[in-house]
Amino acid sequence: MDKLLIRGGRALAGEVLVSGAKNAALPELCAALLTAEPVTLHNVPQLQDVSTMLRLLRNMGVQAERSDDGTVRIDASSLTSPEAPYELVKTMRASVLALGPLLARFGEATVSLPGGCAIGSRPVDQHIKGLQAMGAEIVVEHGYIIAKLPAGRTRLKGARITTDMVTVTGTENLLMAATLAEGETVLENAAQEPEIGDLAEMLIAMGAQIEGHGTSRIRVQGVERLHGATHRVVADRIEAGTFLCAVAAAGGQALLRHGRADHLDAVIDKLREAGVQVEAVPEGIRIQSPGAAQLRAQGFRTTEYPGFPTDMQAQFMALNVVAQGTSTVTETIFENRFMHVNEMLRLGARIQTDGKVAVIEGLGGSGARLSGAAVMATDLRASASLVIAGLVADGETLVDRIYHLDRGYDRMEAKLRGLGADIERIA
Ligand SMILES: CC(=O)N[C@H]1[C@@H](OP(=O)(O)OP(=O)(O)OC[C@H]2O[C@@H](n3ccc(=O)[nH]c3=O)[C@H](O)[C@@H]2O)O[C@H](CO)[C@@H](O)[C@@H]1O
Ligand SMILES: C=C(OP(=O)(O)O)C(=O)O
Repeated sequence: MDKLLIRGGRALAGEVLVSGAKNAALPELCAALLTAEPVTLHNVPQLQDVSTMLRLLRNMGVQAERSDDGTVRIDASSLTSPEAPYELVKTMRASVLALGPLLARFGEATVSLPGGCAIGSRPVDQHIKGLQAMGAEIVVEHGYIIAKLPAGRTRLKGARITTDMVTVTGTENLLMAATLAEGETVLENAAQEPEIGDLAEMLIAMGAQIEGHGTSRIRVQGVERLHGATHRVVADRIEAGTFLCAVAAAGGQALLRHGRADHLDAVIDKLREAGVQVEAVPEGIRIQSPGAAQLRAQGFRTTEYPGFPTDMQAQFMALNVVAQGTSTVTETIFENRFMHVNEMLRLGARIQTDGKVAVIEGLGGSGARLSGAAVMATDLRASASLVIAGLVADGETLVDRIYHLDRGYDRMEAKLRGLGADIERIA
């Protein structure tokens, strides 16, 4: 069942439950490696990436149980091998998040290099550089990062680390490693994404001493050991943002229950400028839209948080394609994140790209419409953008290779059907 069939043209209405964040759950599952005591995570989303991460942990000898209500219990009291093999890492780059915790608690780790992926080359040199500054001896051989503590040392040592660029998983790996290091670690140029704040809160609940998370300087006083804890994964701002763009484009109104508007300022500002009503309410986020043809397309540049997220670029572009006016979208984080463009062209979009810049001539008000066609998903957010385009296209759109979508969206088609979309999963 790896295709989605969408019959476009319906407005959306109703409620959606926003799931826990993929990009918080993945590092938090790895954080459970930092303690010998059991860790319980609630609100873990049902995603392929979460299944892969659980396989990775079990492969190391960790006990991990998942129940249908989104609870995961992890017991990493003993480990058979501190290793993340290529077979698992190649399907999910976030496996590299095992590196810092394994090294910090067990003094050794062998983690496959993630390699490039569809959206860009995505090296992990900053993770390695930071761990080396904390005293780790690291070689890269046969496609593996092989890290260990020098002879005679049992802990990493605190260090002041300034990464060359802002890196999300790099900050997370170094933050987790620093919690068990000897002395103080200062992470300069740290990423400020809400998922880092959520991870830091979980680590603090485990006994870590961390200050400054949510800013670009994080200070960690290392402790000898961490204990078990229970933590609830923060709501997925990218899933919420995707549904905001879907409702904005298709028209209608919805409540995104548990959605965190305060984590989506840059996206919500653009939606409001486009002419969509978006409101933070105690239950989540409310949206009302007259439909894309009545909206004004908005230009943006992707940047680190709190700027416009690269993980929302494709979905907002789908909206710009059907809104009124010409917009310019600049992707500054990943060098190859416009793969949805060629597929959108197959649906009748008017887009020109030049390097990291895309210029979109919106169809709104021109009398032209997207027309449904078979398209191919190429990566996670590209897939979501094609689903949004399909919701507003005339006729049937068939989105193939939706295993990309399943990596990071918790039952997306069921949630869209709950809003009245005509969408089904077919073989
Ligand atoms: C699991 C997870 O949380 N994934 C998110 C994380 O990915 P990820 O953590 O992989 O992305 P980074 O923040 O590390 O990447 C930012 C930029 O830095 C570069 N870089 C990064 C590390 C490094 O050692 N060397 C280097 O050159 C990358 O190639 C990229 O150009 O943040 C991205 C940027 O918000 C999001 O798109 C991903 O959804
Ligand atoms: C790029 C993404 O994820 P990952 O880092 O897991 O590839 C994403 O969530 O859009």
